[in-house]
Amino acid sequence: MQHQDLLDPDALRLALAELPLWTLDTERGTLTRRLRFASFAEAFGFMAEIALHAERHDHHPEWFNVYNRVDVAWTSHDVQGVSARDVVMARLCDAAAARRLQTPAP
Ligand SMILES: C[C@H](O)[C@H](O)[C@H]1CNC2=NC(N)=NC(=O)C2=N1
Repeated sequence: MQHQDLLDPDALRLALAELPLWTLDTERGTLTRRLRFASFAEAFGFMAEIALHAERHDHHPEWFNVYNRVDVAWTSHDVQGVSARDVVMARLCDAAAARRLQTPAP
């Protein structure tokens, strides 16, 4: 299986089990997570860090930010769904978020 291929149902199940803070949006074909940070500065710092990862991996987030909240969605446009690349990026998000001050998820 190529890195950019659509994950098959079993691979997707395994990936989701390993990413408990992420949900599969079947309509959008995305892995999504809602984050809430301690401040706008923390949220924007997270986004800046992920932006650099996105450039390095040539894989970019769909996201929405208001103040301390960041909704992140990962999808692979060429296969119109979730690939291993999205799982890699979700893991990087988890690591970056874990290093930053957060408030409990809404
Ligand atoms: C041409 C370029 O490689 C593509 O447009 C890349 C860029 N960033 C991307 N980001 C995401 N999330 N999915 C993609 O399929 C994608 N494709």
